[in-house]
Amino acid sequence: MNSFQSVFRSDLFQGQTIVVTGGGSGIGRCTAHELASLGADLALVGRKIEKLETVKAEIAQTCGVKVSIHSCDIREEEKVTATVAEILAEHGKIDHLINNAGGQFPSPLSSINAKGWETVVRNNLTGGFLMAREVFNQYMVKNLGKTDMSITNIIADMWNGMPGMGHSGAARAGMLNFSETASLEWAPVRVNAVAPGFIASSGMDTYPEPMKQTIMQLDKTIPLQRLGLEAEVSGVLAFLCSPAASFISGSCIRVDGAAPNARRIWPVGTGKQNPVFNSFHLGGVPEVIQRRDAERAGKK
Ligand SMILES: CCCCCCCCC/C=C/C(=O)SCCNC(=O)CCNC(=O)[C@H](O)C(C)(C)COP(=O)(O)OP(=O)(O)OC[C@H]1O[C@@H](n2cnc3c(N)ncnc32)[C@H](O)[C@@H]1OP(=O)(O)O
Ligand SMILES: NC(=O)C1=CN([C@@H]2O[C@H](COP(=O)(O)OP(=O)(O)OC[C@H]3O[C@@H](n4cnc5c(N)ncnc54)[C@H](OP(=O)(O)O)[C@@H]3O)[C@@H](O)[C@H]2O)C=CC1
Repeated sequence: MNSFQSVFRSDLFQGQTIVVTGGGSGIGRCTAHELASLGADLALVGRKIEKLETVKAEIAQTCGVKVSIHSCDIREEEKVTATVAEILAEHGKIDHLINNAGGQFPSPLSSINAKGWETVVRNNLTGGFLMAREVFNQYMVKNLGKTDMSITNIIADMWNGMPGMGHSGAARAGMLNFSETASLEWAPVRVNAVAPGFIASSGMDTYPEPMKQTIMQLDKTIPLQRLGLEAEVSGVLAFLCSPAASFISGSCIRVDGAAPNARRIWPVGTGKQNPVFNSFHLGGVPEVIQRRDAERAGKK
């Protein structure tokens, strides 16, 4: 990568420090490149330090901003507290937090045990809360009104439920409500959520190949007829940190090509009886999508 071609002004975040969790891959990596190209100093947080080192080296080749990297599991309260203190010791300030780290394993609800449920809820709800609380308590609350500060929480486009993602969907719904309450309690810090739909990110590589192939074929069910790009999420994240969003707080911006507007109807049923699970595990196209495509073809 020679440089990131952002649509924003190249000095937009000059002199600002932005924390990006999950900055070592996918949407977080892309966001780190975009923000660095706009002059931001960065603190990248993730569990695997090698991934963060790679992104830091990539950015060093393209621009001269300061990048610090921090190995931290956002689910560990003491570690989060220490990491935010470490970031402040290195940068002296945190203008914006992008709570992007997260993920889950796909499973029917009936097969998730308490440990698995808690693992995913801690990853997608508790961890983001801990990061936000520490950034707010250790820095933002002491600097209210001096400068525009924001927290953006990545959730997911799982409105009305999503088979195989029940634990994650519950956590993301919680994160949305947390964002709404924090926008009240922590104003004038702006707190928003961003809900990506199906994004062809490197995160998809963590899924088994047949499931990945099935997800790639979902483009036909999305009104814009394609999956989203990492840069289409990072652009919105940059916008929310910018003065152009200075009156936006307590909101959720969907980045999903209008997928929920297509009123996708999931097949009901538990476990392997549900065609969604069959298709995701075996690599076929869900029946419901075949039916819709056939109906559409019939109308043409
Ligand atoms: C269908 C529709 C799809 C549709 C799919 C479409 C999705 C689109 C929207 C979302 C897209 C994305 O998020 S893309 C980003 C995707 N990236 C990721 O998900 C990567 C991040 N995921 C992870 O890091 C991990 O998988 C994570 C879930 C956090 C667990 O990591 P940990 O190392 O902390 O935990 P582990 O030690 O592995 O596991 C802890 C416990 O969790 C449970 N557990 C963990 N993995 C498990 C598994 N594969 N199957 C069952 N249970 C599991 C067990 O109880 C484990 O305990 P034991 O039994 O004792 O071991
Ligand atoms: N791609 C998509 O279609 C969608 C993605 N999302 C969400 O967007 C975010 C980014 O996903 P994406 O880029 O696609 O996938 P990735 O898997 O590439 O990104 C997730 C990042 O989060 C980090 N991470 C995960 N768990 C922890 C943890 N406990 N502590 C610290 N860091 C952690 C991972 O790094 P490491 O392993 O080093 O910790 C990784 O860099 C995630 O929250 C994802 O769920 C939401 C909707 C759709």
